[in-house]
Amino acid sequence: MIEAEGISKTRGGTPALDDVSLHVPQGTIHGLIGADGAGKTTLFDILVTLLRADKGTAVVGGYDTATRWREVRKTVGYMPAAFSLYGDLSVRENLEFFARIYRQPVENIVSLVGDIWRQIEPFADRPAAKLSGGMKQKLALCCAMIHDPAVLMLDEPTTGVDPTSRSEFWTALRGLADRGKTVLVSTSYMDEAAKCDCITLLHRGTVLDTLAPGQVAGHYRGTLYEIGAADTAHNTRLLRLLRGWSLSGGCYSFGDRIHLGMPLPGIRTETVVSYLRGQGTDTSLISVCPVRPTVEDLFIQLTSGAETEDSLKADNP
Ligand SMILES: Nc1ncnc2c1ncn2[C@@H]1O[C@H](COP(=O)(O)OP(=O)(O)OP(=O)(O)O)[C@@H](O)[C@H]1O
Repeated sequence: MIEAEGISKTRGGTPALDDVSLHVPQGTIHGLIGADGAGKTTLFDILVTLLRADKGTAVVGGYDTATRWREVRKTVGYMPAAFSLYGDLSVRENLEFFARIYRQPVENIVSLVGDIWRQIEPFADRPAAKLSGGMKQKLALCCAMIHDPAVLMLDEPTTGVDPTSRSEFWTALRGLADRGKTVLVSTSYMDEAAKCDCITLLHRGTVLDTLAPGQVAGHYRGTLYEIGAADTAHNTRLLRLLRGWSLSGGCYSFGDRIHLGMPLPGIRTETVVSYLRGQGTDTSLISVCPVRPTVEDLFIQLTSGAETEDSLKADNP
């Protein structure tokens, strides 16, 4: 349903996208995962025909974005990252406005996204600007769906939205995909990556990896260890010691724990414990165990280091 092949785009003199390819089958949710500036918005803008790629081709809903942009625009519902509704119009007036633009009956919304609409209906007469963040995004989703598009593109739709509303929003997306809609959604929340059928990890305009969330462990190089200290005040010292270890493939805070990547094969828990003991750590006060890597761990490994960890909005345990 979405086929992008070798897309490159330079913006402001720097490559915003470099040879990006993407294949999203109908009825699936595909996540674009990346920190700020990764190129997510640029890719959306190309796929919805707001921007032209310098190189590469993109076909959305069977239409080439370069030559069949009118058809692409009818096929796609786009929810941009910036709030795109009219703040001084009420919820109902916003919906009526978008329905008129697309020459659709506003009642469409009940059959298309009835679950979401029922959540915002009690606020139908409230100006959109006075809605909570979550409600604004639900209204934006309704407006993007009013013309019953086959493809839905959502640029960071849940940024700044509370966890309950985020979860409701994702339930609605899954419902749409189950009814055959194709969803491309960007997020920098690592926990949301797990809700996608497939994810593309994007970093500084290049694709690091494309995989199903269940394949993360298989794509992770080596073993990931989680280290917990009885007193988390020791974490800073542990991080310093582990960062200075030549065998370490990178370590970083993960909630109140430390994650340590060991890319070499054959490293055992005892090797890590012995190293820390040799550095003067009372190892009876810490726990070390291998754990399953998350999308965030894979992302950090692929970008090799801690440079991205601050900018990713992880929902750490
Ligand atoms: N209008 C523009 N003019 C010049 N450079 C731009 C413009 N828009 C984006 N860029 C640059 O293109 C690169 C990709 O930006 P883009 O907005 O696509 O990333 P993003 O992943 O969506 O990040 P964010 O969530 O911060 O918008 C960045 O280096 C950004 O500075």
